[in-house]
Parts: sequence; C-alpha cells; structure tokens
Amino acid sequence: MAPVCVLVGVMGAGKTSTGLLVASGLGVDFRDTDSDIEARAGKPIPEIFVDDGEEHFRTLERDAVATALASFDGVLALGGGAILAEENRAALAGHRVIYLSVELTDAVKRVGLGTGRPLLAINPRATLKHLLDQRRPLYTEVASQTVVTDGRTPEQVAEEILAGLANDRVG
Ligand SMILES: Nc1ncnc2c1ncn2[C@@H]1O[C@H](COP(=O)(O)OP(=O)(O)O)[C@@H](O)[C@H]1O
Ligand SMILES: O=C(O)C1=C[C@@H](OP(=O)(O)O)[C@@H](O)[C@H](O)C1
Ligand SMILES: [Mg+2]
Repeated sequence: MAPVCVLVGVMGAGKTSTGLLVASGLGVDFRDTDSDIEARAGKPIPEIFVDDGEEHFRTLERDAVATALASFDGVLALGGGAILAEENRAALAGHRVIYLSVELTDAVKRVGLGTGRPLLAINPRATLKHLLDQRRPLYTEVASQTVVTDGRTPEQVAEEILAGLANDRVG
C-alpha cells in the first residue's frame, strides 16, 4: 500500500488545502501528518512545541511519516519540515512526491501572522526566507514533479496535479 501522491513544500505552499482538493477530485481519502501528530499528542502543534519542544515534535513527525507511507493509500500532505530528516527523505524514495513550490512573497501572504505555525511566531518573513533557502534543495531532491503555485489558486494547482495523475494512468 502506498499513497497516490505525497505533497511536500514549505509552510504556505498549500499542501493541506491543495491536497484536500486533489483527494476530493480523485475520490480518495486525504491525510496530513500534522493532524496525525496532533491526534497522537492530544494537543495542537503550537502546544507540542511549547510543552515538549521541537525535537519531540520531529520524533512524532518521523513516526507519522513512516506510518502513513506504509499504510495509507490516498493523498498525503507532509508538514514543511518533514523533509529535514534524512530518514524521511529516504522513506520517500519510490513514492510519487509532488513539490509545491512557492516563493517568499506569496508564502508570506498566505501564512499571514503565522498563527498555528510556531516557527513563524517571530518575524515570519525573515524566518520563511531562511527556511526556503535551506529547504528548497531538499524538496527538489525528493520530488518526482514540481508544481509552481505562485499567483495561482489552490483549485488551479489541484487541476494541474490531477491532470498529471490522469496522464500517467493513460500513458
Ligand atoms: N495556491 C494558493 N493561492 C492562494 N492561497 C493559498 C494557496 N494555497 C494555499 N493558500 C492559503 O494559504 C494558507 C496556507 O495554506 P496551507 O494549505 O495550510 O499550506 P501548507 O499546508 O503548505 O502550509 C491557507 O490560508 C490557504 O487557504
Ligand atoms: O516547516 C515546518 O517546520 C513546520 C510546518 C508545519 O506544517 P505546514 O508546512 O503544513 O504549515 C508544521 O508541521 C509545523 O508547524 C512545522
Ligand atoms: Mg499543512
């Protein structure tokens, strides 16, 4: 069993919102490792960061990624930082990984004040710039396809992904 596709990209790329649309377009389930982590911890992500620290969050995230890749067959969205762990990058090999790319201007607009994203609680623009610079090569490394999302709606991005998936099934 393997996910139909796995969405990766920085915070604000649209993994969660676009992933839901792709899953609905395909008539399959949607899953987000952030929600799995919150369910397991019994609290929202900002509280996990405050109470237990980022390291603990990353441990829960590695478990969530491994479990979902092994047991879920719908559309899967990862948290933006899942890519940092070598273990997660290795686990993604052989999966259809779609990198939703977004540049700083649009990412900043989309995350707003960073509510719900503890890493963006202070100076979201500068933090996002740093994270984009650090992570872009890692997203590219694991991706089988890159979809540019700047200036496009989640519906337009989902359309492109759905067209690519349909094309692969025919071809
Ligand atoms: N392509 C897009 N264009 C405009 N806004 C978007 C787009 N994709 C997502 N958004 C908005 O940006 C915010 C973050 O999207 P989300 O799906 O949570 O991103 P991610 O899961 O990648 O962090 C949400 O408010 C969402 O509605
Ligand atoms: O980039 C990151 O390190 C994070 C991204 C978030 O998910 P989204 O990318 O879905 O916002 C969430 O996992 C957590 O706040 C940490
Ligand atoms: Mg998300």
